[in-house]
Amino acid sequence: MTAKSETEPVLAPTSTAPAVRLRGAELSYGSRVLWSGLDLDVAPGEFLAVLGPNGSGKTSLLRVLLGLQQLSTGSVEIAGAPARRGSNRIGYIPQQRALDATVMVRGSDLVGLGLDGHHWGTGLRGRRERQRRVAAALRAVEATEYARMPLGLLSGGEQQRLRVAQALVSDPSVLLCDEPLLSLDIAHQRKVSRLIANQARQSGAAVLFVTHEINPVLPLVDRVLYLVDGRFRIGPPDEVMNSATLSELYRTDVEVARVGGRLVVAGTDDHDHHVQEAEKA
Ligand SMILES: Nc1ncnc2c1ncn2[C@@H]1O[C@H](COP(=O)(O)OP(=O)(O)OP(=O)(O)O)[C@@H](O)[C@H]1O
Repeated sequence: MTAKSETEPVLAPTSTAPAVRLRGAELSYGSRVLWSGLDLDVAPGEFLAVLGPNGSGKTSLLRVLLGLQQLSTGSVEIAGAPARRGSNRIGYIPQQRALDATVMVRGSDLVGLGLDGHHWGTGLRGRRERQRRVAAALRAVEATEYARMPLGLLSGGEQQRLRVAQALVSDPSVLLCDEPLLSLDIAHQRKVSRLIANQARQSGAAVLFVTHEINPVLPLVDRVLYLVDGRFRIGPPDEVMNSATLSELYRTDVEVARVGGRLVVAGTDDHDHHVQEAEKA
């Protein structure tokens, strides 16, 4: 052993690592390439919006980070270690699927599942800590009132708030959100957006936020990853969400305008509804 190595501090492998790192990443299903050559670092505290039309591979990207889907080529790391299933550093709000009315699991039990893999010791102390965290997460999404009811009897928006609580309960360092605002009313969209932003700004989580509608989170977004047909762009919203860049990505004329602080995108099937919304306003 050299004198240098004896005096150097031993750094944890995660201390300088980005929260998420992809290098030369490609994902293909058979001959279909969803994306390739993807190099991406997401820093702790960063809020990355992931956009693109249906089928462009947004959910598949989250599945890669969750260790549920293998890359075809390249590497993926979470806080300096290879992505793996069941990592308790990751909170995940999955794309919403309506639950059958026969699902009898209670909301509070669903939220508690977000703590699986976390150990605060066995016995009373560990159980109390678990209960305290679940109760705080339920309060944060205003779900305490119905947390003891079977999930199948709750409305879509109520179920969604419980999924958000489940993702946040473990204070994750990476938060993966797949269209988390769907089926929430405007007031709860704002509250949930704020909770997710707090996880980034206050707890230093890296947030990857898949969405078809950037406007509700536009003030929170640091960078955008925009996927179209195997092509992609990464950068601050103004660098990506402009007519030239989106026209190049979609290979057709796309108009992007700022209207009263909102982005209005026209010329893609994916975005034409934004124009209708702006016309209604
Ligand atoms: N295991 C799989 N085997 C083969 N094809 C798959 C598999 N998983 C996903 N796909 C295909 O990959 C494409 C990308 O799917 P993905 O769900 O990632 O898209 P997305 O961008 O999230 O779309 P959306 O906006 O509709 O949610 C889709 O065409 C899908 O059918």
